[in-house]
Amino acid sequence: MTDTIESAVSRATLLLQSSSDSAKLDAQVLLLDVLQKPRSYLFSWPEQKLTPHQQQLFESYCQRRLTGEPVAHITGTREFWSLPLQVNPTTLIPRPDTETLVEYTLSLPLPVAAKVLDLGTGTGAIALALASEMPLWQITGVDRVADAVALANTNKQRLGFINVDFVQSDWFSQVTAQQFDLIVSNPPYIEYDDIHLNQGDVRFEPLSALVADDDGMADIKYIITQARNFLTSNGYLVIEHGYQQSTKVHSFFAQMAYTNILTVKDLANNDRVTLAQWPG
Ligand SMILES: C[S@@+](CC[C@H](N)C(=O)[O-])C[C@H]1O[C@@H](n2cnc3c(N)ncnc32)[C@H](O)[C@@H]1O
Repeated sequence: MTDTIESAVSRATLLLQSSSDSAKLDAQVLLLDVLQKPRSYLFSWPEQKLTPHQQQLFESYCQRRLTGEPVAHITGTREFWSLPLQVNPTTLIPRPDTETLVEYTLSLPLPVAAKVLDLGTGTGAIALALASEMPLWQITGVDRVADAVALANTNKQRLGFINVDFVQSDWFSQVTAQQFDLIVSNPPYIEYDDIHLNQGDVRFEPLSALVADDDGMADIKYIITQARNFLTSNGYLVIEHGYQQSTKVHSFFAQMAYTNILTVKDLANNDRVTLAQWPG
């Protein structure tokens, strides 16, 4: 006997409640991945029976979720800026918070054919979101992790964007162009001893994507310092950071002689992104 769609979701929700605070949503997303159907299918066909194969696959997905494995790692996908991105354990699962950076960046007065650099591109989330909105921008995304660069390239190819390139690079080390109108980054910014590293999805993400020395500020400071050599006159540097880091990021931008420094809040009203212009 196999479950119906409705009973499968109900049973899995009960099972996952002990390990997830989004048990019902997790169950629905996992089942949709098994069924390979859009979300509306769950509500249109609640009485449809799972095949034995679907039942077995769904149960194995739920067991993995019970151990805390992120839903995005189980399904291998996560939506960002309405783009379906492939994800894997080599880099960060794109977060909704990062859409704040994308949204604000798109409101900046930049050239029609702006040259753009995304530092620490991971899945390519930011670079690909910008590419989807600005087909004339020339975007380069870099990451130190070769597997992340391969993943970003896979996402680029699946989405069919031609105005983005991905390069393996330790921050600026392999960046050949000198002049960017815009540099964006969501770098690692968590402190090594942050208790949140032992909770939720981050337990399954690589430390190389998450943590930085100097109370989480080391990479941010390096990028702010070096970006001065790569920005056009009045070019923008836009950085995502922790909600308690805006004062430190703001004062480091000022120390490095940037102008028009501004912090932007995310949807939860937390300081999330700070940007500034390099006067050149
Ligand atoms: C917080 S994740 C952000 C990923 C993606 N941009 C996003 O917003 O979802 C940080 C990324 O920076 C990369 N990274 C860490 N150190 C780096 C370095 N020295 N040079 C280049 N990339 C680096 C990590 O591999 C990781 O993919």
